[in-house]
Amino acid sequence: MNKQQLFEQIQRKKSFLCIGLDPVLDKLPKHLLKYEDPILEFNKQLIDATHDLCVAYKPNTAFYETRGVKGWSTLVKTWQHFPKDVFTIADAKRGDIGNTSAMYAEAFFNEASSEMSFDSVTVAPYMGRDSVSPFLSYEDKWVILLALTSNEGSKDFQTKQSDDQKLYEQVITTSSQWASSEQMMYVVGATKPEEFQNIRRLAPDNFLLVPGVGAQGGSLSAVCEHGLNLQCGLLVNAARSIIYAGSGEDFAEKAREEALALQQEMEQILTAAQLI
Ligand SMILES: O=C(O)c1cc(=O)[nH]c(=O)n1[C@@H]1O[C@H](COP(=O)(O)O)[C@@H](O)[C@H]1O
Repeated sequence: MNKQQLFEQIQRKKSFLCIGLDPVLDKLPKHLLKYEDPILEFNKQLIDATHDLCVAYKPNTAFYETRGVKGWSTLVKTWQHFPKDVFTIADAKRGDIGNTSAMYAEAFFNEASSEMSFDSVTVAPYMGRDSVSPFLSYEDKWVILLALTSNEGSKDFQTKQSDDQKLYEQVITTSSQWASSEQMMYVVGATKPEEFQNIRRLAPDNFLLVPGVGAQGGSLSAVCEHGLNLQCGLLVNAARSIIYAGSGEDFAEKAREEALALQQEMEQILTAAQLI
């Protein structure tokens, strides 16, 4: 999916919500345990109940890898269940020497090889240009590069100053030369709203993937104050607050209610910004 198609989907659905599919077997509603693949059933029902309210889904691969071969198969089948109009993010935080990154890129982008073809993958910038460029060789596929993450430990390296710039600022400035805003997004945590003005100065046109609303306490309105751009430019992710909104047979309805509340807030924000 290209940038214009993503923006059109945002306008059509009046939403820039990304739902994180991070399922843990122990937290699933008990009635799903009778299914052969309870996590797949959980994901399918969540997707069916929410896909008109969100523009993206982001399964974090850790939640699948932890279950070995079975988990990977659940990830493939979950990908197969995504409606064609949604933007899909493999949250795998990959990046390695070039020939290894090329294998990671195939794993997430090349359906003939891996039975999955996500629109994007999250990538760590630490190993530099040649570790990121293999992901950029696929048309209409995206790299979502970690810039300023939502966690406490982001202070350990990302906000450290060197050569008059914080490390995350250098990540954005340097990587902007590797790909245009048609192929490069940045991860910026919702827990750091005070940094969005600065980030928009460095990356005015890029989409930002913003995790950290909901369970991590980030505020949607604070993110949007400086985060929006002329094509919205934001994909705001929530996982636990939506997928575990209910724990009974009505879990998908409860998830829908939670997603609807966020979508309605987003619609107001998009209207006020005259983007819809
Ligand atoms: O890359 C990410 O998606 C990510 C980056 C970041 O800085 N913080 C962050 O929470 N995430 C991911 O976003 C999701 C957040 O989930 P919830 O806190 O449950 O909404 C998890 O899959 C995290 O791994």
